Amino acid sequence: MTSTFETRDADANDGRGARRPADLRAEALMDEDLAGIDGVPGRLYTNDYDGDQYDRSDRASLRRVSGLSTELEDVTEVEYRQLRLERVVLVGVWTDGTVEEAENSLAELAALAETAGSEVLDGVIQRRDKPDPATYIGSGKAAELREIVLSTGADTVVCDGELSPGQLIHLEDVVKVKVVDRTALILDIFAQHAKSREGKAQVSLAQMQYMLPRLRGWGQSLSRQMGGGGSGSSGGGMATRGPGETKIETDRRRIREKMAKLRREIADMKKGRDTKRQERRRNQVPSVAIAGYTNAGKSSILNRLTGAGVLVENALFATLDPTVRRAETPGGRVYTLADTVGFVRHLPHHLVEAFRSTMEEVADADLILHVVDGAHPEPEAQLAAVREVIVEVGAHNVPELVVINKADVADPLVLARLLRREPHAIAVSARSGMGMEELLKLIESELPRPSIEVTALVPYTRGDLVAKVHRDGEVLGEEHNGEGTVLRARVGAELAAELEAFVLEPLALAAAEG
Ligand SMILES: Nc1nc2c(ncn2[C@@H]2O[C@H](COP(=O)(O)OP(=O)(O)OP(=O)(O)O)[C@@H](O)[C@H]2O)c(=O)[nH]1
Ligand SMILES: [Mg+2]
Repeated sequence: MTSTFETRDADANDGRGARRPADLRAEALMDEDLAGIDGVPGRLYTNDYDGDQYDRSDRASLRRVSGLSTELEDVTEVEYRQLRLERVVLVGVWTDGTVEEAENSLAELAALAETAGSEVLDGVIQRRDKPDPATYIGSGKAAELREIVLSTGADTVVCDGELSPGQLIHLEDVVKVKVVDRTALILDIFAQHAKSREGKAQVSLAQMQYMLPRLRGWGQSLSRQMGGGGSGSSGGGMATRGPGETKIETDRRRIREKMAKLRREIADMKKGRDTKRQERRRNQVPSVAIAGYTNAGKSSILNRLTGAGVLVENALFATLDPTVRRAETPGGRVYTLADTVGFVRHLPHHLVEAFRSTMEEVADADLILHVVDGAHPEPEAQLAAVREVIVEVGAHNVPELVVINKADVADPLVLARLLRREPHAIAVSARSGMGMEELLKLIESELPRPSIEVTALVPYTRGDLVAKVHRDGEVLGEEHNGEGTVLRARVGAELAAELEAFVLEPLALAAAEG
């Protein structure tokens, strides 16, 4: 019946055709080979692989085991562990913008579904002014969707948006397989990938928040097919009374309790991280945060710059936990480099909330490296989507350096266009190493300079202090005389205090230099 769907534009009953996006498999996201990185001189690190391979296979082999989590053990009705996305059909409502934009959005949904471990069988979009309040797509289209589900043998329909609980139920009633939305899909991926205690807690909290109003819906709609119907007057009238009621109330209460507990735990973990960050601040170590759309190559760039074994995967949201690494400028200044969660359009609001703490690394940074995939069909849209989140987490005052990645495979015309539009940008390739040295230099020039300029004669017995000035400050001049090392440097307040005893007065300075 799929063919009916493809050729329906002209005779569609409501005059709005549905189209099948050309490339659902998001080929651009699919190239499997990991980088064979060329040698790059200087302070760049050159490993043969650009991520933690063991970690990667480990994770891949674990991801399909569901239903074993102890996180949610008292809310067994909860859908997340049953969200077995296997063979899916995608459906999107195209309300504004060009057809290419609508198709890209569905291609991204396909990439998300595949990242979650599903096989994408088919995908359709419908042109509408706005989603149907009852069934998301129009009811006629929903019936056609049922045909596609039957002919492809799909077991799940994924909608490209966030649906109301009522829409999910009504659409399920028509297509007779499980219906999930983009938000649930992203939450599912986050749940599969979160690794640290904090990351897991944040994802659980976001899932519960999403689930709470939908408890009644999903759990029941598939099993109530014979009984249902009668009470569903319209517009969210899901008054299914009966023996289930108490169970749902109990579940709701348990979920609320669990959420309160998670919030407390997250707050505690955040305290620990805040302390660490304050320590770095106190030591005046400048911080750089890498932000950007998911799959842009943030972790690859972090690995290039620091040699850190951070998971790089050709999947969306490979990185969920903040990773902070130590890095060094060509001139020897030390700074921290933080990897962050990838952004995506329509990032579920619960998740922005949940990952606010990760984003604090961004808001607190001295510099944001905003990585964008130069080979993506819509890099400008990605830049805009990420900037929206940057503003939302209060990081709009942090200087931003746009790093256009994947220059090895990007269209040179697109690169030129981006470089023209973004005055503060550089094109690089984490894979080939191209532009990396220039990037290091740019980072160095962007780092805040320590504020106090001192000249000190440090005795040879205090080599540790000289090393510290090299590491944490900015050395402007260095000479050795009979008594020790004469250092001219810019340093932070703390280091200035340590150097106090050795600071040369102007007169002594003239003598030492003369
Ligand atoms: N051709 C090419 N591929 C790259 C380059 N940089 C990264 N990639 C690939 O792009 C994919 C994503 O890279 P990651 O570094 O995991 O991207 P990320 O931004 O950290 O992604 P998330 O953590 O999932 O948000 C991987 O398959 C990389 O091998 C590059 O410069 N050129
Ligand atoms: Mg990453």
